[in-house]
Amino acid sequence: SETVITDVIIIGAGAAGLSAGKTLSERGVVNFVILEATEKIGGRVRNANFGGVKVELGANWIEGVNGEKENPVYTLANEVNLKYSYAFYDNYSQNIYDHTGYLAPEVVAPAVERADESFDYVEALGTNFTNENLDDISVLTAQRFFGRVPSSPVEMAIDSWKYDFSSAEPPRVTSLRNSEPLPTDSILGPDSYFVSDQRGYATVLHPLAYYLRCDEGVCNDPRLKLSTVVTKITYSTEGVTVHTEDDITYNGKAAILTVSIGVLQSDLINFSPDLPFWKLSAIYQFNMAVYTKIFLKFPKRFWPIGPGTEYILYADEKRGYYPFWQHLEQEFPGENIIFTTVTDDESRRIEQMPDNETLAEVMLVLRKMFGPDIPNATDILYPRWWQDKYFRGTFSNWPIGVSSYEYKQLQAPVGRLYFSGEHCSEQYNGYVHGAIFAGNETAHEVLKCLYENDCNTFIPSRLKPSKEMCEE
Ligand SMILES: Cc1cc2nc3c(=O)[nH]c(=O)nc-3n(C[C@H](O)[C@H](O)[C@H](O)COP(=O)(O)OP(=O)(O)OC[C@H]3O[C@@H](n4cnc5c(N)ncnc54)[C@H](O)[C@@H]3O)c2cc1C
Repeated sequence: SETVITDVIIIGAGAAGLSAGKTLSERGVVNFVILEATEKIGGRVRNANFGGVKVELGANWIEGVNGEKENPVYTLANEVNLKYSYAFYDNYSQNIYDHTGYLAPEVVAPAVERADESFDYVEALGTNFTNENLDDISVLTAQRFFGRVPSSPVEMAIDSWKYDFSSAEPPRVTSLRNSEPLPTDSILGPDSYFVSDQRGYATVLHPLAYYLRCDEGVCNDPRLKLSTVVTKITYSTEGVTVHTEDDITYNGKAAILTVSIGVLQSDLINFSPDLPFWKLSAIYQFNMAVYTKIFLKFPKRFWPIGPGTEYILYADEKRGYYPFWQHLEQEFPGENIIFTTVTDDESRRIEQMPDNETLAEVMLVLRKMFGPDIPNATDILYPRWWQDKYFRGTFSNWPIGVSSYEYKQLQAPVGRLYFSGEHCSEQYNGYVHGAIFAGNETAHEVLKCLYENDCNTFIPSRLKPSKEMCEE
């Protein structure tokens, strides 16, 4: 078996790994490799052909725009002239359906009004909890403080639109302190753009990966090793040895591991020595959520079009049953493509079903919404991120119970093995921009360690933070 000697081994060519490589390159470190399990760069930013166009199976929105700090994804998007459109989320109350069909705005108005009050209250309470440094509670607990927990189908649909549609987990699970307000909205900005560029959302990552000399996503730099699966990582304070499925050994002074938290929770990679208990505990406590877009193509359109009609809610007795719908008439006129999004346990259930069974369920829902006479879909496509051993879900969600101290444990290196990826961005976990920020920050830490002898040696003396630590 072959052995390769290098300075830094980056594992994963998603947004975080590519961003880490950029920072190293800018600092003059050129002796590194990027090991990527799949056959292309981009990771969870990936598109596919569907019904005559290309649709995004992973990240789709540039979230957090027009705020006090610029979102790097937005900057990159404009650099490559990415095609995107404003996401008009606020008009949802005009587009709510249930099993009887369309619900007039005046019918849903009381539920919408009450929900808006609740959202404001929950966000204000979250701000208070942070300011007063109170023990974390879930978003659901905050709703109980407000005095009303959504219970009717319409209330539940609005509730899941507000929470599950972005975090992919219900309010019962999600940390109040770390999600209300969400730094992506409060710092980067309240606006979002929906990407429909036919070159793919991943085009934003190309300027990040300039050092790999890519052309339309095909990279010619020998430091990038595609279809290379890391199976074993041996680490110490001296360096890191990485072993791959094709039996090549990479010896580095340091490594940056950017695989998803879902992969870290699985047994895909074997660590030697075993990761310490505090590290495993932090990894196991954080959540990998699942979010599934199901694309459908029809012989003709039967949904309303025009400004403000894009985002549609379906209110079912079962919370989370095909609740979100979005038509793509503006992006792909005349293509008759619509998609529905499910999350969490519904995603896990549907991932295990064959396409035709899912399609049958979806058609029943659509016939309740739009009437029995609509045509059958001619095509269906959805990714199975949770079953994919290189991802094990779609993005991290901050669960109640993980404090800032535990988060530091999640980010902390063990020996010269550094951890990065979207789940390591304390403010922006779960997003493409979070991955970009995290990759950059981790690369800076590695540089400090290798070239300034200033290594982060995180040695927790206990599993619970001390009083001093909390104050700090
Ligand atoms: C369905 C979906 C919708 C999303 N929507 C949005 C959105 O609208 N807006 C937004 O900002 N974000 C969104 N996200 C989140 C965003 O895509 C991610 O946060 C971000 O792309 C993660 O980048 P990363 O580099 O941290 O991880 P990844 O992209 O997962 O990169 C890690 C890489 O490691 C590789 N890998 C795994 N195991 C191994 C191994 N053993 N050996 C070698 N390589 C390995 C993987 O193949 C992968 O390429 C979405 C994600 C999904 C899946």
